[in-house]
Amino acid sequence: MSFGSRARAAMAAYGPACVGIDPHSSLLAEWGLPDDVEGLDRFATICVEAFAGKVAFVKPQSAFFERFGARGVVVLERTIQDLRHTGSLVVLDVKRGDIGSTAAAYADAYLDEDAPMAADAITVNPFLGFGSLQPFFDVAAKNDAGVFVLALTSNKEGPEVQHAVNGDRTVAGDVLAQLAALNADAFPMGSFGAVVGATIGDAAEDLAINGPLLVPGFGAQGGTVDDIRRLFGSVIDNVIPSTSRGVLSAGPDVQALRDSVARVNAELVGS
Ligand SMILES: O=c1ccn([C@@H]2O[C@H](COP(=O)(O)O)[C@@H](O)[C@H]2O)c(=O)[nH]1
Repeated sequence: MSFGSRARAAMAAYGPACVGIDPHSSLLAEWGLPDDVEGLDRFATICVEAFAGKVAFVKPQSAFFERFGARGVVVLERTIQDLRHTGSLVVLDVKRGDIGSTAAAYADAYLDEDAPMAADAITVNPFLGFGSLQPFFDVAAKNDAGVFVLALTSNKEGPEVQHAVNGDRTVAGDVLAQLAALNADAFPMGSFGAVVGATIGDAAEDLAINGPLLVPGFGAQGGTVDDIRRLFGSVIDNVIPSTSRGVLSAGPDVQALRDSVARVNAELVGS
């Protein structure tokens, strides 16, 4: 089944929320864990216990594992494997992008089902040109995986690039239009999504890409349910609000983490 179909089913089963696994050093300290690879390993194990098969999407942030070097990447690989095929879909936040031939290698690393670090979907960066992402779309399509392309990011610096005008569209508008074209005939929705922050103020872009919209910036960065309702209007059914610190600060108790996600989903569905 395509990633778009699996995402739609997971959202119906668990609610739309995505929980990020971001083992910040400050969170390791709050959880009473050392800021080393053993602490990372324990943090990730608790997250798997709390979220696997309980939420629609789990989004490990690769950077927080990479900072511990090869041993951190081993923990990331195991975390992905432990989360896969539990009902929760794994969105690996790695924001990759490169010239086509190298992009193909990244795509094989993260989207080929037989690769050790295969995820259900990854985030990618279109800064080398949307066409350079084609290997990600090809490998994803072959493996029923998904790709989320940065379009309107949640950080305050994003607009200097994303709002720049290129021909008759902004850079972000062009990314969104190209995603809409890729997803044109898909049902119930396509597998190629956009990252659109909950903190962007006004979208002023057509977000109807017939694909999933991954929405970080919700929670710790200040984005609210009201922001999501205002920004996404008629495409709200495709929105996957993503929060990391907003939920993780409830840890390390497994039930408290689950209760925290349940509150997020209840708030979102109530909207
Ligand atoms: O535009 C973007 C794209 C990705 N992110 C990532 O999401 C989480 C946000 O964590 P919070 O603790 O909920 O703030 C983090 O991994 C970012 O790298 C984003 O924030 N904005």
